[in-house]
Order: sequence, then C-alpha cells, then structure tokens
Amino acid sequence: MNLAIVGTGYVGLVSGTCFADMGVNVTCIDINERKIEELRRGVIPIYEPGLEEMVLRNVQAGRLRFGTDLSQGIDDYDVIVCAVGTPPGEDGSADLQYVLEVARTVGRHIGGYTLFVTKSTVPVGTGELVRAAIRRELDQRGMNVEFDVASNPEFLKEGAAIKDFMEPDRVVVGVDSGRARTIMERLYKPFIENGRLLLFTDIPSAEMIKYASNAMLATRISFMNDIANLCERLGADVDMVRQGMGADPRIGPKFLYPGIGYGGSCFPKDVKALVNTARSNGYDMKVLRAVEEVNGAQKRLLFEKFRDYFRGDIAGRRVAVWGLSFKPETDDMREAPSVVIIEHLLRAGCEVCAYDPVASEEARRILGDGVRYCRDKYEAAEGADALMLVTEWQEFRMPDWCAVRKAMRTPVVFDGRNIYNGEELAAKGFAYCSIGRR
Ligand SMILES: NC(=O)C1=CN([C@@H]2O[C@H](COP(=O)(O)OP(=O)(O)OC[C@H]3O[C@@H](n4cnc5c(N)ncnc54)[C@H](O)[C@@H]3O)[C@@H](O)[C@H]2O)C=CC1
Ligand SMILES: O=C(O)[C@H]1O[C@H](OP(=O)(O)OP(=O)(O)OC[C@H]2O[C@@H](n3ccc(=O)[nH]c3=O)[C@H](O)[C@@H]2O)[C@H](O)[C@@H](O)[C@@H]1O
Repeated sequence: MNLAIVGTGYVGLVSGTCFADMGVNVTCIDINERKIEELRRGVIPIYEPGLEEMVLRNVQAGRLRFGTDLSQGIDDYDVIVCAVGTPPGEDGSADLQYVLEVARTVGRHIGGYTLFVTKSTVPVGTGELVRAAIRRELDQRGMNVEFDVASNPEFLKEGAAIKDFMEPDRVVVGVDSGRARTIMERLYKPFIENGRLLLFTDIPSAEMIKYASNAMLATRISFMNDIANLCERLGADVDMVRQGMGADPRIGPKFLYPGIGYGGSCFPKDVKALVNTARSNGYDMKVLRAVEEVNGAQKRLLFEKFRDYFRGDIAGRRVAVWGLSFKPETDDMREAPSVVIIEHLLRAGCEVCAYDPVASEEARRILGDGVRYCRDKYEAAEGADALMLVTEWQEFRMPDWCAVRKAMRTPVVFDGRNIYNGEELAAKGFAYCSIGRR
C-alpha cells in the first residue's frame, strides 16, 4: 500500500514512520522545506523518544520518503492522510485553512480514485467541508473522479507517541462508504492484533469522539486540581484522596494527578474549540468553560505560592526552574505552564535560572533571553532563593539534595507536580510547598 502523510509534525512524522514500520510505503510531505531537507539528511525536527532510530531504519529500508510537493506522483497514493495543524483562531475555533488547502491540492491534481483521510483534529462537519473543497476543484477541471473522505482522529500522547501509535487503545475511523472502510481495515490490520478495537463510525461521530475524549481528560485534570486546592484548605491530602478515588474501577487511576494545569498543543486548543463549536450552535458548554477557568488559575498557582511564601517581597529574588516543556519526554513548549510561571516571575522583577533536559532551545524562542538557560539542574539552583519543579522529568526525581541545599541561598522548594516527599525534604533543611498535600 502507498500512503502520503501531509504535514510532518508530531502526528504526521510519528504516524508515517509507524505505518512504514508495518510495511506500508510512506511519503511524508510538508511545505516546510527546511524540515524536509533536514529529514532527508537524517535530522529529526522534534524530540520524541525512539523516533530517530525508527525513522532512519525505515528510510534505509526504502519504505519512508520525504517530499514537499503532494501533487508529484499523487496518483500513486492509495490513501492521502492529512495531519496538518489546526491551531486555534482568534475566537478559539479551529483554524481549518491548512486542512482545506490540502483538500484543494488533492482536488486540483488527482486523476483516479483517492481516499482522503483527516487525521488532524477537526470540528464536526469538517469531513463535509473537505469533500466539498475536493469536489469544487474537480468540477473546475471538468473531471469526474471518484473519491472518499474518512475521519481517523489520532489519540497519541507526546513523549509516548510511538508506543501509543503502535499499540493503540482503540482506532477510530469515520467512513461513509464500503470502499473506504475496506481500505482502512487493511491499513490498520497490523495495529489491531491482540484484540484491539477498530471502531467504525459515521464521520461526524468520529470527529466528535476526538474532542469529547480530550475534553473529558482535561475535565478530569481540572476537577482534580479543584479537589487538590480544596484539600489544602481542609487539611486533607490529595495523594491519598487520588488513590482512594482511582481504586474505583468506574473512575480508574489514570489522569487524576493534580499539578500546575494542563498544557500542550491539544487540550487547551481542543477544549476552546469545542466550547466555540457549541456556542456557534446555540449551546453553552458550562462544564468546559469552568474547566478552562480552573486551568488558567492553576497555571498561576506556583507563582502565587512563591509570592505568598515571601509575603510579596519577591523583586530581585533568584528562582531556579526545573523543567520547561509542557510534560516530560518532549521538547514541546506549546501552552506550557512554565511560560505562564516564568512570565509572572519576570514581571515581578525576579531573576529566572532554568534548566530543561531538551526544551531550552524551544523555550528561548518563546521566552527570549530574559531567562538564564542553565546546563544542568545544579547550575540552575546556584544562589537561588526558591526552586520550582515545573516538569517532572525523571532526572529531577532523585537529585542530590545536599548539593542543591549547598547551592541555594534560601532552601525552599515549590513542587508543581507533587513528586517529592515533604518530610524527607524537611529533614534535609528545606521548606516545601506542593499542590493539595499535607
Ligand atoms: N501533537 C499531538 O500530540 C497531537 C496532535 N493532534 C492533532 O494533529 C494535528 C497536527 O498536530 P501536530 O503534529 O502537533 O502539528 P505540527 O504543528 O507539529 O505539524 C503540522 C505540520 O503541518 C505542516 N503543514 C501545514 N500546511 C501544510 C500543507 N498545506 N501541506 C503540507 N504540510 C503542511 C506544517 O508545516 C507542520 O510541519 C492537529 O490537528 C492536532 O490537533 C492529534 C493528536 C495528538
Ligand atoms: O490530542 C492530542 O494532542 C493529545 O492530547 C493529549 O496528549 P498530550 O497533550 O501529548 O499529553 P498528556 O499526557 O495528555 O498531557 C497533557 C497535559 O495534562 C497534564 N496532566 C496529565 C495527566 C494528569 O493526571 N495531570 C496533568 O496535569 C500534563 O502535565 C500535560 O500538561 C492526550 O492524552 C492524547 O490522547 C491526545 O492525542
């Protein structure tokens, strides 16, 4: 089978590489020429564990290629998968310009049957917009070419993207033709062995499953953040509460970790987009609006705890920040809580010394040079009045506390991910603040 993946970002590059690994001939296409040039030279544009080795292996085997022009050899593809970005527009709705541009390119160039699969996260109804865009271009060329559209939302998580793609909890495919269904069954057959679910739905339902899933996960996080904040006020410990709740199989233990708010390229934008879709259809998603509000406040929480600890006397203080990416095992800084925290610190006149194992370069593009980017976690702690644990990378879990204590001016730790033990830190001479724990 020959596959084109259009958009070679986190989703396009990972899914293209994984399909290639299963024996499909894949061409990953992107309009970003520099990215494609680098990939051709074996340089991987993102940090994703295991990806580099997998890309190189499949390139070497001749199953994975890169290109900048979808129209070239377009009729050789059995399936065209669209994985371009759908960033939030000004009003929070998903911006479909990139998806529709790919659809128009397909309509302008295909000469025979094509299956157009939307993997990007798109609002309900986009399948129809894509179909109309392709048909319009075909009509303008006076061509009567058969084609199908399908929706195949992606559920991978950054940092665990390869495992998530290779061993999916479920694969969701929205189709409205038998021919499209047969092709998608063939494409995903190797991924759903061991009894994994390949769920066929209609196209609008597949589109909705993606938003509803992300919105549900974001809701769990904001709910737990609310519970944590209340625990703190009542003298309960959210760690114990979380364990007790998670033991109920109807609730389950995953995604119940309070922290400093959800970030990343998807939860924030997808929650916004769903609220927006509802609004433009005359419906108010009250729960999701609250989810967003709680998340906004949670991103400021660590800064507020720091400010309160020093009773507002924070100008000129040096703060060590451990972790910048929105979660561990990625260099993705999109909507990262670190950005909100650091912007508040800088605005309050603090000096920020930050360290992240992989995201410093990406962070510099967003935060600029007002931050000192350090080579390691101990350098960041040098002379600091406070240490903030912002991203729970493994290497932050068991630092040499004696070295940290020696390096810091004031030994106080603000743990934004609840990974440390307060008693242990107290015994080592640190003051300790976490989220919702005693
Ligand atoms: N990042 C993630 O973990 C996940 C993302 N998604 C969804 O997948 C979609 C893509 O997300 P990411 O991979 O994170 O985006 P990204 O921003 O990393 O990559 C998108 C790529 O598309 C390229 N592009 C834009 N227009 C193009 C065109 N006309 N032709 C060819 N290439 C074009 C861009 O140059 C860019 O390299 C979004 O809708 C997102 O919501 C879904 C699941 C997980
Ligand atoms: O649509 C997407 O892009 C993806 O969005 C999320 O994946 P991702 O954003 O990569 O990372 P997550 O592990 O879900 O974490 C998102 C945010 O929630 C936070 N989080 C997660 C779990 C938790 O218990 N508590 C918590 O605060 C993380 O720190 C992070 O900031 C979903 O988990 C994926 O299924 C989905 O495909």
